[in-house]
Amino acid sequence: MPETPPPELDVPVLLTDLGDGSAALPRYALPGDAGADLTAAEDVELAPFQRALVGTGVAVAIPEGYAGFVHPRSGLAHRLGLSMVNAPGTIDAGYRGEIKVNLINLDPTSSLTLRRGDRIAQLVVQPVVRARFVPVAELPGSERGAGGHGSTGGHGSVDTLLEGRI
Ligand SMILES: O=c1ccn([C@H]2C[C@H](O)[C@@H](COP(=O)(O)OP(=O)(O)OP(=O)(O)O)O2)c(=O)[nH]1
Ligand SMILES: [Mg+2]
Repeated sequence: MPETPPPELDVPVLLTDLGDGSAALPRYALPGDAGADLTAAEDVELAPFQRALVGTGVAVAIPEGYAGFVHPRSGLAHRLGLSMVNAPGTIDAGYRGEIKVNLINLDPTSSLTLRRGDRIAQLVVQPVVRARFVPVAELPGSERGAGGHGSTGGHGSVDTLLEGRI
């Protein structure tokens, strides 16, 4: 099969934090990665369950028809319990401010320290459609209907756990 090159999109980036040169362009660590890593523009120490809004030193102009989504990094989540309060964070096409990451230390006992320049989150750029929300008297039917919140059943051991409780 002929190889089709993956689609690419130019996204203008302004480095807002030029303090000691540690602000970095968002960077894909490997070919095929969906998320481009964002770095911390400042040192931050987080006690257990503490959160902080951390600058990345970058501002972007995402083209109309796309949006950026800031996701946590799984390695830091696994090793330190680091996550984001509002994962994924939405970066609107019109936003020109610095991308900030609302980090939280979910480890119940250990504090963690992040240094300026550490890769703290990743930015996924995706196409988005802008919906026209059209009021109607009745919605078109579907196989799922109004069923949700476990309506398809089969939660394995959780079902056993819940037996007799509800
Ligand atoms: O993790 C995030 C999430 C958002 N933003 C910036 C970009 C985004 O375009 C703007 C607004 O985000 P959002 O719409 O999620 O927040 P809001 O609480 O609805 O604020 P607003 O009233 O400004 O829309 O804040 C970040 O820098 N980091
Ligand atoms: Mg908003």
